[in-house]
Amino acid sequence: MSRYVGSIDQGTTSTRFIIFDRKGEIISSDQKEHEQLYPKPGWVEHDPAEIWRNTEAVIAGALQRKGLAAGDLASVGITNQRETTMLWDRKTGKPAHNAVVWMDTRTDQLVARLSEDSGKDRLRAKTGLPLATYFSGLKLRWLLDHVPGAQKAAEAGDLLFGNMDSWVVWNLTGGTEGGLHLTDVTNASRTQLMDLETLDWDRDILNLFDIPRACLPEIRSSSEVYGKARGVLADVPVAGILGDQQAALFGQACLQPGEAKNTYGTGCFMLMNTGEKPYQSSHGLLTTLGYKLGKEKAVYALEGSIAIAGALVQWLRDNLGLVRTAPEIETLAGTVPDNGDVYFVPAFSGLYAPHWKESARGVIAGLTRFANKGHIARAALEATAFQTHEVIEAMTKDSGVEITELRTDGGMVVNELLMQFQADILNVPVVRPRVIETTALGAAYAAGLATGYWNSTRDISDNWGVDKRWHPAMAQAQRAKLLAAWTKAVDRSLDWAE
Ligand SMILES: Nc1ncnc2c1ncn2[C@@H]1O[C@H](COP(=O)(O)OP(=O)(O)O)[C@@H](O)[C@H]1O
Ligand SMILES: O=P(O)(O)OC[C@H](O)CO
Repeated sequence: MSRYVGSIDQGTTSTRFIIFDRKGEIISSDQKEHEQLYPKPGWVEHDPAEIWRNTEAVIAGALQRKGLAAGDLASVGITNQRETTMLWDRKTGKPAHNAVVWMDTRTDQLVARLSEDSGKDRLRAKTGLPLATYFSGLKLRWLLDHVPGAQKAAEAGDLLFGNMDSWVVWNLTGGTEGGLHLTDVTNASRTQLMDLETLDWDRDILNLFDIPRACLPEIRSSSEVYGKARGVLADVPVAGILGDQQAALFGQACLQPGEAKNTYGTGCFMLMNTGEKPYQSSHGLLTTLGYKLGKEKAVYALEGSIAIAGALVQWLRDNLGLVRTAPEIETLAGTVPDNGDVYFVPAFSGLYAPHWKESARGVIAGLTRFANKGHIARAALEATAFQTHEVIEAMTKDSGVEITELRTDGGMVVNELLMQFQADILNVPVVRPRVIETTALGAAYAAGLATGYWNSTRDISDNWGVDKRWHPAMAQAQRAKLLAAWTKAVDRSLDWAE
């Protein structure tokens, strides 16, 4: 029997391949960053060909590192940055355009037009999502409008639409030579084209957006054998697909209603398992698919999405040169004892949950001659914690569940200063699990459950363990003062763009 399970984690910043054992421990991994392209203010693109090259390279790299071969893997799972949208040519395998990344705001006029008569929530009941630049349906509309001949080719099924999961699976299973064109329910739920209850593309919304069904992938469960890989993973069953935030929910063993996790990556995403019924938010959260294991009933989640978290650290590094590496932000922030009354609202793509304001833009508020780069670094880290506080407040109002401890993961959770501040501002303990690559682990679990490598979700709960816990240590008056100032800063960011 094969000894391990592999997981492809195609994130916003980088692509990883991670190999896990039965205990959920990492045996080997490899990672490659890809280029972020900013053609215009508000636009963010990725080169899909580069992403597929990186995917192949990291698979080979992780196998080589431990002298492993495809035959050592029982199955492979895929997890991905969600909503990032692409179209490619079925016959040549060439992308018709760069991928339009989830945080891109180019569809803001489409959003405004569609919201004009019936408001932003007109599709909420069916899709769980407000009209926003975030989701892939309107990004696909934009591509069909702007790539010459795309609408006709999509109608003929010659151009294929996909989020990154579909692109990776299609290439992994043979590409132009019989590659599978499919997606899973979690990714499909982020297109704003799928009905949350029927788990099928919705005819009325396809008509409203004028999207041809012929270009859409088949929607499958998150855990089943879809087919076999070719190339470097030849013959390994491809058996799990989950959007990255849902994969983290699964990998963090949030398997019971009321259990939640918060993932701190490029953006920051809190998801709470709400069980087998979609639960509509009235406080600015999203209703989304959590996971669906084979023929079992779908499990739903409430989500608070924050567009800019680690991306702000990247921005300070790449656009301002304030630090040379992301971890240096902690050292710089540690040169000052507090934020010096500086607040940084990173509304680079507008504000997502719970505000959903396309027209917000980034502001640094509270500057005086006293402020230095340490304060800016600190304000940048604190921004993620303040935004998480807003999301948790909304989550509690919606679900009635008081979070008593926050499970965290993602690239930023190595940052101790952030984790302590997060515990302080939430006034609940913050927990980091032993394996922080829970996104990749979640997709590995989905793939391993489908092929009998793991027996049941009990194995997931048994494997979960704590690495570190941060306890709140801030006085209530101080917390209240900081939160009030943050709210004022958020107000300053609103309605900036026309
Ligand atoms: N020590 C650190 N402190 C703060 N942010 C960090 C640190 N290390 C990495 N990051 C941020 O974490 C993000 C990468 O996290 P990751 O989970 O790999 O992201 P993704 O899945 O979105 O590609 C980057 O935006 C980076 O700026
Ligand atoms: O790549 P991440 O971890 O920032 O996740 C991106 C999200 O899936 C966007 O919805």
